[in-house]
Amino acid sequence: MVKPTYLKEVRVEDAIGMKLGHDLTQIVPGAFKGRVFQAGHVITEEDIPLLLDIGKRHIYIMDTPQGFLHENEAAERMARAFAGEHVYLTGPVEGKMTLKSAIHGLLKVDPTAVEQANQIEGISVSTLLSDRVVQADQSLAGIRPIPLIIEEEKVKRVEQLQSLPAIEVKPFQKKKVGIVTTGSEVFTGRIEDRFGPVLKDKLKAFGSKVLGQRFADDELDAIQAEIRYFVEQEKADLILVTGGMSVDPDDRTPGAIKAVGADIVRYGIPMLPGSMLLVAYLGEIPILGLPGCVIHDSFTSFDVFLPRVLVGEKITESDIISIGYGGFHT
Ligand SMILES: Nc1nc2c(c(=O)[nH]1)N[C@H]1C(S)=C(S)[C@@H](COP(=O)(O)OP(=O)(O)OC[C@H]3O[C@@H](n4cnc5c(N)ncnc54)[C@H](O)[C@@H]3O)O[C@H]1N2
Ligand code: MOO
Repeated sequence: MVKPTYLKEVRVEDAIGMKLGHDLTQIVPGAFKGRVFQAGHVITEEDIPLLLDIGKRHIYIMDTPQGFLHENEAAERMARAFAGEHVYLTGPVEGKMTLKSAIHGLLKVDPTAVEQANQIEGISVSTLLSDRVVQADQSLAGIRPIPLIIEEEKVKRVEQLQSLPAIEVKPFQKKKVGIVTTGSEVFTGRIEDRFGPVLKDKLKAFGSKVLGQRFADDELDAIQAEIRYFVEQEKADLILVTGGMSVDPDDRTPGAIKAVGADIVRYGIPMLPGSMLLVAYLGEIPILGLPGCVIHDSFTSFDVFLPRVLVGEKITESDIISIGYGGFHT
């Protein structure tokens, strides 16, 4: 390995005409944080006051030795290795690359790859949590080496990690959605339906189409008939059944979903709010039973699983079990 004699420290006053070895950052709390000089910049006499203002009495003139990479090149190579579908790169700035989403979609990060990269001393990969909805141009992750130059061998180890690319964004599919609303109080007109508007807004934001909303009294047969209507007549590819999900004798929704022949993945989710949610599949068609809290709380277990269903993932029992840790949102 080459001894790091690659950095030459030069007083800023003596550095006129020399090339900066790395980006230089200024921080003015509350007002500015960012790059004021770019790596490779040739220092002029006019730069000296600003260099002194940001606390630089010396600068590094750099000659990257054999077997090492400059921070910018290392960051770029690692970022390229991590970036999957619908992810684009910005930078390098100050030795860091930022991964951004090209689309509105669902972020998928493989935590194992992130952990394995970070086990290598001098490597820093930090990401958002997986399975969250992200907007176009949202930043997803920052990747950088810690030292100014780093052994190329470490970067190669990152590039060769299994399960790369490890950061991707899945696009939402346009589903045809049927809504079955249960509850005698709504069916008989005693109260106005509040589920329809909430669900239509949420589905619209993901680009899905609501085929219609049909109402059923709290009767097993009536609820089943409306579910079947959407499957058979409307060829729905997602069905949402609202209300009647808890413990009262009039709560018939889980029974009706079972009675149409759907496989119940789980009734009951370790998340609050939304613990009474039900996830089932009738063949390939997902059926979700939505508890009353979905009309009351802006973020429930429905908001966790709906985006996953809309990118075409099949929800498994272990997906459901694993959301308990960190699933307390009330
Ligand atoms: N003793 C227990 N009580 C409750 C439990 C429990 O496990 N044990 N679970 C709680 C949880 S969690 C939820 S969430 C709620 C709601 O459960 P349901 O899905 O059964 O909701 P409903 O009983 O059908 O209705 C509750 C409430 O919401 C109104 N509602 C229902 N649908 C509509 C609609 N389409 N438009 C307007 N308003 C609607 C309904 O009239 C009720 O007031 O149960 C907890 N309790
Ligand atoms: O299904 Mo409930 O949300 O836990 O309030």
